[in-house]
Amino acid sequence: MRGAENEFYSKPFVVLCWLIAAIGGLMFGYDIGISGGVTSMDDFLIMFFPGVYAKKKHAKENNYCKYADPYVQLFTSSLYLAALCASFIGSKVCSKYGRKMTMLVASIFYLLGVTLNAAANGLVMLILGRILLGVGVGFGNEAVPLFLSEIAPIKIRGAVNILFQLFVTTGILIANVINYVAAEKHPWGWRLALGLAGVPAFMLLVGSFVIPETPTSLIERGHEEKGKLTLQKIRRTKNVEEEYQSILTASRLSQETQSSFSKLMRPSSRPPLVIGIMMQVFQQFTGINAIMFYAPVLFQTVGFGANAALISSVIIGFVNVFSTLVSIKTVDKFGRRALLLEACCQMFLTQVVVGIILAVRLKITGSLGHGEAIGVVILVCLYVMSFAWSWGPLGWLIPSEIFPLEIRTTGFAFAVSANMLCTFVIAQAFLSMLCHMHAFVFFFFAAWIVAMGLFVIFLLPETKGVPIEEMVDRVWKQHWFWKNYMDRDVDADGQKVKELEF
Ligand SMILES: OC[C@H]1O[C@](O)(CO)[C@@H](O)[C@@H]1O
Repeated sequence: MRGAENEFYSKPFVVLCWLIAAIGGLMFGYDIGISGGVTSMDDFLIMFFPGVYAKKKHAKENNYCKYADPYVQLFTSSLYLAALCASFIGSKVCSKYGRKMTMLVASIFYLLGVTLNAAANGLVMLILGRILLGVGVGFGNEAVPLFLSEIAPIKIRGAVNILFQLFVTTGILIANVINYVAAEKHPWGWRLALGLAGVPAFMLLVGSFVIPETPTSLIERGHEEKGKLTLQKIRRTKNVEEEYQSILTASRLSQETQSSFSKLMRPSSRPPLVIGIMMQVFQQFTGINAIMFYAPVLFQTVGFGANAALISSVIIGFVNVFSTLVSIKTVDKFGRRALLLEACCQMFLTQVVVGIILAVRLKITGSLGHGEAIGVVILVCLYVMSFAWSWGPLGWLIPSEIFPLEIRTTGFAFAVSANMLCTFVIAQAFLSMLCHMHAFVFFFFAAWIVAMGLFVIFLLPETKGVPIEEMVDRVWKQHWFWKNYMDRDVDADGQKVKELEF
């Protein structure tokens, strides 16, 4: 139940607010999961991509190139391009009007996009719908992870933030199941699959009226009293002075006249900026979306029947959701680095073995035997499992907790857009890569995994349990490499910038 002005929120209401915000993740995940299944439905291909349909009918089962069509790829990837641009506008809305308002705007774009998609009668309408959905993703993915990290109690900040990725994976799974059912409904199954995204979009719309604004955003925008009151309500205690003061200090720093972009370009902003961007670039170059977008297509390509391919991607979807739960349980206990490094080992091994099996077997016999096919699905599950408890959620968590308030929304927009850009590149390129590199595409991603392991070992500090407002002193200034950037800020006259004291 919601409390009156000076009462605390009930525990279930606080948790409900986390869940409502995380619906933004569900929308994102649904959009990710739906495109692969829809593009393997014949009715959909006949209507929008007749050329691809003809190629598919005449191609051999293991032809790596049968889906490599730029327009099919554009259907999947246009969403990410739109999201890439929208996240910067989203960051402005987020700092000027708050996280809650940004989520509301996201839900409106989502609803518009879903309507166009489900009603599409031509390629233009279809792509336009995907672009509107992309704008929703840009706004939603900017606001939701920040909302969750700011509203969460420090001790469980990691776990609360990971609700976003948990809902992303749930959205992907629901989309896979719906694709499986909708594929049987001729000729309108694809409309059902695309249109059902309206359900979470509507829930987010209603929910964004229910949740409170984060105390940080309220204080940052000058509503200090209201911010303190909200902090007391969500922490369910009057005793919030310490946290309130640290947000207030951070907010006063952010009131300096320099634009947040100039502040982001200062040397002292470099550590979070580089890490925020690289976490997202690496998350995508694990190759996860090669699996997520194209699992049914990929499995058909290596010789699974259409049904077996869809079922395998549903199995992968379950593994993805349940392994994300592992991360919720462990991230605030074992820390971020341990999860990331373990996953690098597991992902590297599974990618290499899948690559070897496909390279050897498809060359010799042209398709996989029954046992080998099951083996490949198991290996892909092991790969997805480790991604899901590491780079998946931490790609969002770490960027949302490392930026000081004064550059938080702008810095986070760079991280979101890096994710969108790389997702776009992989969505656009993967089928062509598969067509040209064949099974070697798995070795390409394995090489990236080595690079990201080294990055974690040398450049990624542990942020578990550190209050967001204390990252500078407790993390960056203590790190062997990043500390070199912390004392080098100069103002326009070349004078060293002094830290403000309160
Ligand atoms: O669970 C996998 C999904 O998670 C993401 O990396 C987002 O965090 C998506 O790009 C991917 O499809």
